[in-house]
Amino acid sequence: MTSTFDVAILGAGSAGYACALRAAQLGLSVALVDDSPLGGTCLHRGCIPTKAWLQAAKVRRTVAKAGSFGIGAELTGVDAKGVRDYADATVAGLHRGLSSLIASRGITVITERGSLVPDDGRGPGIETGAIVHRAKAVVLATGAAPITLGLPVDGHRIITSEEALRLEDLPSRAVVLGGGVIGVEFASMWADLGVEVTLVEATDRLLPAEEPGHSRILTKELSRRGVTVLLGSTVTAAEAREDGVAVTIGDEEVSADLLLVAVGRRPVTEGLRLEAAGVSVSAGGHVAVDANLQTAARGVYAAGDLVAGPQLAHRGYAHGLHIAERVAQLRGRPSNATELPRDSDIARVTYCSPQLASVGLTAQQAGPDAEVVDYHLTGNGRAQILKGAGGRESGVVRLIRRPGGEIVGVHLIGDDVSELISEGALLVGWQAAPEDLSSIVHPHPSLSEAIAEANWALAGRPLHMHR
Ligand SMILES: Cc1cc2nc3c(=O)[nH]c(=O)nc-3n(C[C@H](O)[C@H](O)[C@H](O)COP(=O)(O)OP(=O)(O)OC[C@H]3O[C@@H](n4cnc5c(N)ncnc54)[C@H](O)[C@@H]3O)c2cc1C
Ligand SMILES: NC(=O)c1ccc[n+]([C@@H]2O[C@H](COP(=O)([O-])OP(=O)(O)OC[C@H]3O[C@@H](n4cnc5c(N)ncnc54)[C@H](O)[C@@H]3O)[C@@H](O)[C@H]2O)c1
Repeated sequence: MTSTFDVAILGAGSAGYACALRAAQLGLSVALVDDSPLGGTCLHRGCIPTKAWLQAAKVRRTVAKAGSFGIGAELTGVDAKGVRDYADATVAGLHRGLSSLIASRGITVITERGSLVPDDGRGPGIETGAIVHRAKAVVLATGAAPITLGLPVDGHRIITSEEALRLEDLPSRAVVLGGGVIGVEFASMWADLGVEVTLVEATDRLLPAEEPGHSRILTKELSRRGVTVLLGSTVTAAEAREDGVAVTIGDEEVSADLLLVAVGRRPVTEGLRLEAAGVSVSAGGHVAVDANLQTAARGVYAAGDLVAGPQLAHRGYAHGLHIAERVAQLRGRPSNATELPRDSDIARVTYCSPQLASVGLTAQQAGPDAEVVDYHLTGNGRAQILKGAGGRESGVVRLIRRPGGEIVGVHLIGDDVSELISEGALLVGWQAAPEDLSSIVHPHPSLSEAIAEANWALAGRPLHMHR
């Protein structure tokens, strides 16, 4: 049996559902195929539940230092099941909202596993069971899954982030393998919830994509909260036992309650039958696309984590919107396709404590002639208020401009700096010069003033800064 649509989308995560919503808004008929709940990794196993757990960890950290604000409070423990329930309720509410939005746009949701079928003259299609859903455009958005390096992941003692979010009891001791975004977020969260954490990273610093100085501050802050950070190290073996896991790190064997493996995520392409449909895949397993996310097979597009580049939900949204608008244009609908952002112009945030947020080039990428300013949050009134009496402030705002030219990089570390980075994305995305921002007044006292201060310094007229 065959059904026909303008657009058929395989995968209802950030990239797939954003594409579906925009395509339907532009008057196209849309099929959205996924065998799991709408929303994909970000909503159910990624961004949202991890940030709920991190918020719970922040509450505990804040209560622990309530005395420094003059408030009496007693910590009596962590109810991991309670934290999980709070995270689940947050996810469930957002899932209800998303499902009703998708239904209200008239999108046909097909809850099945699917694979690609080649164009037979009526357009490419997605096969689910005995049905082929043909379309003028097929969008592949099947996301990514954890890399396990051949370690014996059993979901109990040796786990990935998926199981880590389902824990009902916190471990006393945990080893986290990988000092990238997932590893650092879990290490920070668990440390704040009272877990003894060893964090193992192969390179010479945590979060290797960020400014080296910010990696150093993060390492110091995590160490101060009891995390053992092992750089230039790896786990060569792990054996699950009844009462824990034996983890081999170099010449040492470390005992823990569990090992979290967080060494990256690989694109999910198995079972999609890409080759038969003429879709090329790179050596790294990503689907190869052109500048408009079109694959080697006519009418077949790819979006989100399937496409090489930063694996971020908001990048997936941008891909989905671009494809929907391109397809609508090609189908003669009036639509201005939103420009696809350069990967380097997409802001990224690591929600550990302290948070790291950045957009654009690092100082090293910007080259030796770039002008760089670091503004320390010790000078920011709001940051001082947030830390409480006697607390240490180690946050920094780094702005980078081409010699006498536009701002090309914004790199932040500190509490709550995630909320500042969109201003950085505007500056970098609009290729603004410091002089363009100098007359824009930032409210006082706010963390955002730190961007204004760094910017004034970059424009050669520092205010609350020795320069
Ligand atoms: C622990 C964790 C925390 C994260 N936190 C953040 C964050 O804070 N901010 C951020 O920007 N990003 C975060 N990410 C990354 C973010 O989740 C991903 O970049 C995003 O989900 C990618 O969207 P996608 O649509 O490409 O794929 P996904 O969201 O993975 O969606 C793919 C969908 O395809 C479906 N699918 C796969 N194969 C088939 C098939 N054959 N048939 C039918 N359906 C299929 C899957 O069921 C899934 O629903 C996090 C990821 C993890 C793992
Ligand atoms: N806040 C966010 O936006 C957020 C949160 C979580 C995940 N994500 C996305 O999910 C993706 C996957 O996250 P991730 O942390 O698994 O991957 P990652 O690529 O961010 O980090 C993996 C880390 O593991 C290290 N590593 C690799 N092999 C190793 C080995 N054998 N031994 C020791 N260390 C090793 C790498 O050097 C790297 O630092 C990321 O690309 C990220 O974009 C985003």
